[in-house]
Amino acid sequence: MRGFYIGRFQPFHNGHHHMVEEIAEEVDELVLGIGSAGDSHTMRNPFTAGERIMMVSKSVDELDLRTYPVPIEDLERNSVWVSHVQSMSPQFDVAYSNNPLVVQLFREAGVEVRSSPMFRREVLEGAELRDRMVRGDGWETLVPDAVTDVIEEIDGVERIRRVADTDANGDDNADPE
Ligand SMILES: Nc1ncnc2c1ncn2[C@@H]1O[C@H](COP(=O)(O)OP(=O)(O)OP(=O)(O)O)[C@@H](O)[C@H]1O
Ligand SMILES: NC(=O)c1ccc[n+]([C@@H]2O[C@H](COP(=O)(O)O)[C@@H](O)[C@H]2O)c1
Repeated sequence: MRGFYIGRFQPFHNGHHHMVEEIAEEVDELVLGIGSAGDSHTMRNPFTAGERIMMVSKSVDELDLRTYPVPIEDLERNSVWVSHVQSMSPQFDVAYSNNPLVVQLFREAGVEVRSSPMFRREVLEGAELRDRMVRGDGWETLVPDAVTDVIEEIDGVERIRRVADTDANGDDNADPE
């Protein structure tokens, strides 16, 4: 059986990793949708699709699970989003998501969806991690080691601080949360 799990993964954190570990107990293969793939260099979406593919691929490498990362760009129209996803992805039998809109769109399209309880959500949330990076508060223990390595390689903390400044100055390119 093949599953599908999409997120923006800005960055990929231990909550996402925990969810992939749980999914791995139910499927043989997993498509990892890299959502909002066209977005980068904003406070909400600092990392490119390619950088997020590195984070995800290196993090799940240790698991006994074949994975396929697939970038998925956003569309103006929610009503055709599931078809768009299916057009970009290997075929899958079940979608995994805790995002209410994603769950609704898949169910309306007749795709089986499974959700799971949030794991340590008080700290394992992308927005919280990005804020910690800007403030210089400890974030490294909240992501897989592979993600720390990728963020260091791409100088990701400096990137987030710069785009946080841009957002704060009301620049046109800003994408406020
Ligand atoms: N701590 C967590 N435990 C379980 N599932 C999670 C957790 N955090 C996110 N998810 C789920 O993973 C998927 C992808 O989430 P997403 O990439 O938006 O992360 P996020 O932490 O919610 O980020 P952001 O704060 O940037 O929106 C969604 O279905 C989301 O509900
Ligand atoms: N109309 C659309 O393009 C559409 C609809 C639903 C979800 N999505 C995307 O799917 C991803 C869902 O991931 P999150 O659960 O991380 O929000 C996001 O990248 C979101 O933008 C896009």
